[in-house]
Amino acid sequence: MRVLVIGAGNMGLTYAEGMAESPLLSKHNLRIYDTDPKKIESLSKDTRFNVFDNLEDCLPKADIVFIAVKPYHSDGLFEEMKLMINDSQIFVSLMAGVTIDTIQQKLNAKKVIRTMPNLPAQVGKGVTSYTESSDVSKVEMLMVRNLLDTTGTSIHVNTEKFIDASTGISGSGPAYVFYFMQSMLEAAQKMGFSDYDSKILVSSTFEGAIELFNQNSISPKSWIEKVASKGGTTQAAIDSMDDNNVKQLIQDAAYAAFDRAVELGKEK
Ligand SMILES: NC(=O)C1=CN([C@@H]2O[C@H](COP(=O)(O)OP(=O)(O)OC[C@H]3O[C@@H](n4cnc5c(N)ncnc54)[C@H](OP(=O)(O)O)[C@@H]3O)[C@@H](O)[C@H]2O)C=CC1
Ligand SMILES: O=C(O)[C@@H]1CCC=N1
Repeated sequence: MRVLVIGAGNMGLTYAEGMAESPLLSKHNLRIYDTDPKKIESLSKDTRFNVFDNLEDCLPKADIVFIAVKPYHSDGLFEEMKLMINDSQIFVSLMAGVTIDTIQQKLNAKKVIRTMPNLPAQVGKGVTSYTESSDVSKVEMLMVRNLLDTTGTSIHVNTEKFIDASTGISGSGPAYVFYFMQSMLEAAQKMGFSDYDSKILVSSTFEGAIELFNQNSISPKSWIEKVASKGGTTQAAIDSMDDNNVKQLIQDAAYAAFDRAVELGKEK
């Protein structure tokens, strides 16, 4: 099984690294291609994969091709790829919004798997949702799932609506968490803590809360009740958030990302 990753950026490189560390592929069978000469130069020193700056040398013989360029680069890329591909190749898109139908038409490809990964894949804690075109067999799905799982965990969804929806929850989601973290860091700094202490206070709080959540089957709502004493400090904070409609605003933000994913698909 020969795998090619197109686009050595945040997601493409992360996936290449995840696959390189798994026993599924040898260096010989893992290729990465990018158009940025600086990336090519720095990656060439990496012993984990074969690096290419030319599609002709790596695309025709690949069995599975991960596409990890920005959605607005996909048209140009598909145009270039079109003449070098064949019907047995499987194309795994990591791109937000770009639909299976668009990929099949513009690339003239049959077997397409559309995914939505997320950035914690960089530390083996990613979650990737995926769905496929009817031409992809069960065995092929399993093969690709094993590759996706080298970066964390994956969930299969039956329709592309859920790929767009997971873009709003898990794909963009790490940024919402970082937004919350940044807000708390700034509050700690305003209160007079040093940058170092602010970071420890905030990161330990996030890590501890996630650990509690993961180790127990209690909802976040119930955990809030365990932290908040009647008439106490936490209740003052939660009341302030409720008064400002923060829960609704977060849900609106997730829907904005979901809607934007759908919109990106229509722009193609
Ligand atoms: N970042 C994230 O958290 C997530 C991203 N995604 C999706 O992953 C995809 C990639 O995003 P991300 O990794 O952040 O983007 P990056 O810009 O970090 O990486 C894309 C890479 O592809 C290169 N590139 C551009 N055009 C071509 C081409 N024609 N052939 C080969 N390489 C090319 C870019 O070079 P150059 O810099 O010179 O343009 C860049 O190195 C996007 O479609 C995004 O929707 C999905 C989920 C999460
Ligand atoms: O912001 C984006 O469009 C991509 C998709 C999900 C995360 N990053």
